[in-house]
Amino acid sequence: MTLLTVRGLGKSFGGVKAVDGIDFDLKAGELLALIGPNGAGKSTTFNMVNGQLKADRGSIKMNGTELIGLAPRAIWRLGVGRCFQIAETFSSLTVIENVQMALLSHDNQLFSFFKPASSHARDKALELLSQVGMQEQADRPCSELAYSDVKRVELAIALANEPKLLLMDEPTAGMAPKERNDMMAMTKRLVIERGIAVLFTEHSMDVVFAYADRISVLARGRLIAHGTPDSIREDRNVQEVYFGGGSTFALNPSKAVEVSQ
Ligand SMILES: Nc1ncnc2c1ncn2[C@@H]1O[C@H](COP(=O)(O)OP(=O)(O)OP(=O)(O)O)[C@@H](O)[C@H]1O
Repeated sequence: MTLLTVRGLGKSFGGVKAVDGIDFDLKAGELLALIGPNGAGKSTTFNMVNGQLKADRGSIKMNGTELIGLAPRAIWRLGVGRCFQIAETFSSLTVIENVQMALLSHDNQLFSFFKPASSHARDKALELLSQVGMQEQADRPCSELAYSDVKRVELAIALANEPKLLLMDEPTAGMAPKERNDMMAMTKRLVIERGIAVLFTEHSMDVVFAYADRISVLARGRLIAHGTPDSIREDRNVQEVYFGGGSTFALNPSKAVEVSQ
């Protein structure tokens, strides 16, 4: 089932066409990677989907509802989630308190001052933490966690809103290869189990080719290729953009975990 339909999407900054009329679709239960060299228009595309930037032209439909013109919070309410970094102010809270805060917000009770977050939905928070492999660290302050574990908690927080579509901006940046594989294998499992769609940007090509179901390649604001990892690896236009032609991406021998449907 097609969840997100993007057509003729465009955004300029002054004379720069950051995104220049792109089309793509995203189905439920699918991981779509948006890749491209620096300045290709990936962040601009992301920010238009979540409403932080207003498109100049085109259409972004989620289950038939036009998102362009809606406020970020309205788009979030429609089920478009994003992994945000845990803010400094929340890092002193425990892992589970952070997830409980997110559940409170989802249930519209953030301003219910008489109900502390610690009493809210502990079971549900624990369940989310177990899905990202963090239940045993539930009562530790986030400030004590390893970097890759913080990323897992951020994912649990994003899941608290029960997103239909999750946007992940370089989910494995700053991680070692093993952690990168663990993070993406877990994401893939969540996509399959929950039937959510994930749109992600990523500079680590090993991650992209190992885990994306499909890949869209941007260059200077235009979509130059779209397809399966194998077809993108062999695509002449993509090779030209990344290597100036005559070379291709290495096959990835380090994929640690197979996730099957
Ligand atoms: N707020 C802005 N004001 C002016 N120009 C911008 C703005 N945001 C992006 N741009 C320009 O739009 C183009 C696309 O930028 P964007 O950040 O979307 O690319 P990107 O693919 O995400 O790059 P990177 O991989 O480096 O993050 C670039 O030329 C950039 O300089």
